[in-house]
Amino acid sequence: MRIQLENAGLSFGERVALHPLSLELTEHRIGVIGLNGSGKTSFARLIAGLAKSTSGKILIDGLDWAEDSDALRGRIGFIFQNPGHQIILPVIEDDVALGLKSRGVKGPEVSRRVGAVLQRFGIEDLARRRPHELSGGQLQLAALAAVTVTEPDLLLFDEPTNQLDLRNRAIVKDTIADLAEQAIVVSHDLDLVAGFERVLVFHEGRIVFDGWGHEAIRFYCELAGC
Ligand SMILES: Nc1ncnc2c1ncn2[C@@H]1O[C@H](COP(=O)(O)OP(=O)(O)OP(=O)(O)O)[C@@H](O)[C@H]1O
Repeated sequence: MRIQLENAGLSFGERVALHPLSLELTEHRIGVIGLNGSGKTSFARLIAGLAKSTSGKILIDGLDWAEDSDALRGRIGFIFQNPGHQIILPVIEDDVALGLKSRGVKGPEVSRRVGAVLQRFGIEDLARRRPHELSGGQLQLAALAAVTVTEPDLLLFDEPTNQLDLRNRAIVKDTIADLAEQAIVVSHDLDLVAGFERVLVFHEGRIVFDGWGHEAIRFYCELAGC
């Protein structure tokens, strides 16, 4: 998808979360890094239509979030920082089915697509489990299944490896690397975005570097002292 920000910014009263910025994103893997409070989540939420820009506009494939939200909503999926909060039904496969049912998909087609997406992420054995019985990594994959089952074109991840151990981090990292969908990944886990085609470094509500993953990390490390 072609994501265009035209002077788009986000403020909460006097507090500026994101200074107005203009840029175009078309890459398959886009990373977003920066210190706490630098505006990363605000940026991701604007693109996903979860927050309304307080200046300028945001166009996705030429459609303006302010005017064409109905057409855009189903095309973009957001995987939240705490996936446990995203899974609302008590059984995983029911939760994954929810998005399909709300779009009018019925009966055997729901079961087929739920089965396929659980298999896609290697969690078919978790179908009847409850969210509180899953590890952080399994929860992340279940949330990803629930979001991708409706086949969005763009996925936004907000700190997908936060609080995961090394093994689960590797699983989530490999899963994101293999996704056919375009993805924007907000992360403090620099290793996760190191190989990305494009990484944006945020600082105090502005993009201060925009380039290849490794270059962006080098820049960020000088800025943040890692
Ligand atoms: N709902 C809100 N009301 C007021 N201020 C907000 C709100 N959401 C975010 N902010 C402020 O906007 C700024 C950017 O926040 P944002 O969550 O985008 O940063 P971030 O880079 O994602 O941070 P973190 O790495 O800690 O998640 C911060 O100063 C934050 O306090």
